[in-house]
Amino acid sequence: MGYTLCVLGCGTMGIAILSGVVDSLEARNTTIRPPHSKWEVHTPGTMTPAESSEDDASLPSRFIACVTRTESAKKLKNVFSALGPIGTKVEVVTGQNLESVRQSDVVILCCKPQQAQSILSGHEMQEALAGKLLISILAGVTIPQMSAWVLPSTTVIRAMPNTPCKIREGMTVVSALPESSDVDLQRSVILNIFSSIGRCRFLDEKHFDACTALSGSGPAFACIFLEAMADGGVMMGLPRAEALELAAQTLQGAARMTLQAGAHPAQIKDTVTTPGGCTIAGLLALEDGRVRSTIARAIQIATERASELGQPAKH
Ligand SMILES: NC(=O)C1=CN([C@@H]2O[C@H](COP(=O)(O)OP(=O)(O)OC[C@H]3O[C@@H](n4cnc5c(N)ncnc54)[C@H](OP(=O)(O)O)[C@@H]3O)[C@@H](O)[C@H]2O)C=CC1
Ligand SMILES: O=C(O)[C@@H]1CCC=N1
Repeated sequence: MGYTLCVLGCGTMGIAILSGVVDSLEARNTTIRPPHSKWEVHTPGTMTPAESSEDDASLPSRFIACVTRTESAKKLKNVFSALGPIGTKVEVVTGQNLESVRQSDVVILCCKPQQAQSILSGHEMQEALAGKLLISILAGVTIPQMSAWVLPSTTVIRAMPNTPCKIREGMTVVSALPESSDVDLQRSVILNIFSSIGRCRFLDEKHFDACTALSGSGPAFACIFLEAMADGGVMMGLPRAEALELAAQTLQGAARMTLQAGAHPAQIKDTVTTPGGCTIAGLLALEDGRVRSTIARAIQIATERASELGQPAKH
């Protein structure tokens, strides 16, 4: 029998994660996957999925999404219902955090960083979370902070996913699991959630601010580049839709050459760059604009900002 998964604060990221998980379970129920399917290749060395979501204790079989506003709840019901039969069963609730956590085995905390303490630290909520797995995706809020707000029997870990989880192309970094008798099941639960919606890897919590900037914020940075490439095409007369398609597929192709074929970015660049040709002309224009240091500094500054989120304001 599967477990009950609660998304506490189901906004942009809660929807992305839950949509991806529900979508993967819908696909699992309707597809007989061949050996070495895309799903397994996608997350090398992580796990082998079980055959049925109903009889695997590491797979969710009931879903609760918590929000505060009725407009949000209405929107969520439409979003999840559109995913199929499993999506229609997602229970969307407003103002029922405590009851929802009581009924759940695993809780993914997806509220704003500054809301975490008030949501977690009430006495009844502490009791409701006792003995459960709490996965926080909050930027900047540390495990020691959250551990102080819950009882010692609650296992607190951090995950840093990104919005492409919604289409199961996410990148999620998960902090190390503390040793316990439940560690194997907890590891399976975590991998089942996050490797079903993209890539997933474990990294020490000390790297989380950098991961927040690089892969958490990364889709926004990548889309600036994507939009700018398309704009260049439009400037040179391409229709907008085709310019965007060319730019997006080109970025995806280059990224997949690195992820799937193991090509180094410099090698890909050199292969494209015909001596005396147009690519080197464009590359020099980029270098004149200090594009590399600008992008790298954006990650540095976003990392520094991530470290401030969820922390008491400095005066
Ligand atoms: N956006 C991103 O790309 C990423 C965000 N993150 C992290 O994810 C977290 C959420 O970000 P994001 O999804 O963008 O934020 P959103 O504002 O979209 O979502 C926050 C959600 O929390 C709900 N909420 C607010 N107060 C409560 C409460 N007291 N009890 C229960 N639910 C509540 C809101 O409900 P309602 O709509 O009803 O107000 C809303 O659904 C942040 O901590 C962020 O650092 C991490 C990785 C990527
Ligand atoms: O901008 C933010 O603070 C969040 C964290 C990573 C992506 N969005």
